[in-house]
Amino acid sequence: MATLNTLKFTKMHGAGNDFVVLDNCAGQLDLSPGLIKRLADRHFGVGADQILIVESSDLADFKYRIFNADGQEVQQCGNGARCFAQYVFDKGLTQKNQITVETLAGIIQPELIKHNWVKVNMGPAQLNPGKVPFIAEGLSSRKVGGLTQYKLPVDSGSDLEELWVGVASMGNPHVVILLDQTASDDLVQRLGATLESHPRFPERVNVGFLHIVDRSRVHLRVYERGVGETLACGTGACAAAVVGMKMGLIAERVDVVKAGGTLTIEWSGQQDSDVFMTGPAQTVFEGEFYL
Ligand SMILES: N[C@@H](CCC[C@H](N)C(=O)O)C(=O)O
Repeated sequence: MATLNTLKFTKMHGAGNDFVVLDNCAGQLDLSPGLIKRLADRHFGVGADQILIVESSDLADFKYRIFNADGQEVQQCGNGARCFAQYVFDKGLTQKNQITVETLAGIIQPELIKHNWVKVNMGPAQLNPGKVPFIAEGLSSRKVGGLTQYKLPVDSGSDLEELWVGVASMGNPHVVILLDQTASDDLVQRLGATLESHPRFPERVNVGFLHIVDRSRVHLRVYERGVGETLACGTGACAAAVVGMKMGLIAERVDVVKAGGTLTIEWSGQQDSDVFMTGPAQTVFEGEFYL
């Protein structure tokens, strides 16, 4: 009788942003985009926003690879970084509470504060449009506090709108739209899908809809590149907080409330200073996937 090939996985989530985590420290997994998409599929697979891969590193304690549900490898994932740290600790792959992790966007440093609660030094934010990357040439711009906003023409079906946007990179690209109320489902779907593939963002973009409640509390919805709207986006929370802080509208420590939970973001406001994100990291179940 033929034996079935299986792949051991752990299902985790950080504030409802959910992941399939795979251990590839032995380097034997064949991570084709097809397999990634099958794992992420919510009907025919396990179901996840991202697939996270644990690998060994020459530069840091571990290497962390991230794939969106559409199969594309990306540079950074904040909620995933907290789950990554909880995973390597739970699996006994490290005894350390604080680890260094190599990503495509550089080294990040997650720290287990207590069980299922992780703080991550995400490194600095980049506000230079070229670094996002965002093609700003020829667009009108204005200064709000210390932030440059750009007037972006957006063709979402029947209407041509012009939106003032902020852009930031947390290693991955983000655009942030400031609203005077929490974004509606219609707005997130309509503008999210259009902006994700806007020609001014050559690597596509994660789209954040930010509503500032007060200086220490904001609401955020994020339409993620390669996924669609998720219940939370860690790098989206960092990018939105940095944009709000740069505009002078929020404090150096802010609670970012999303549909799936709350993340605390801290940033001194100094250029090149690191952004810190704290929040939950939860294991849901483990299993074997039939290849
Ligand atoms: N969920 C993430 C971000 C994952 C990557 C993103 N969709 C991208 O394409 O850059 C987070 O918590 O940061």
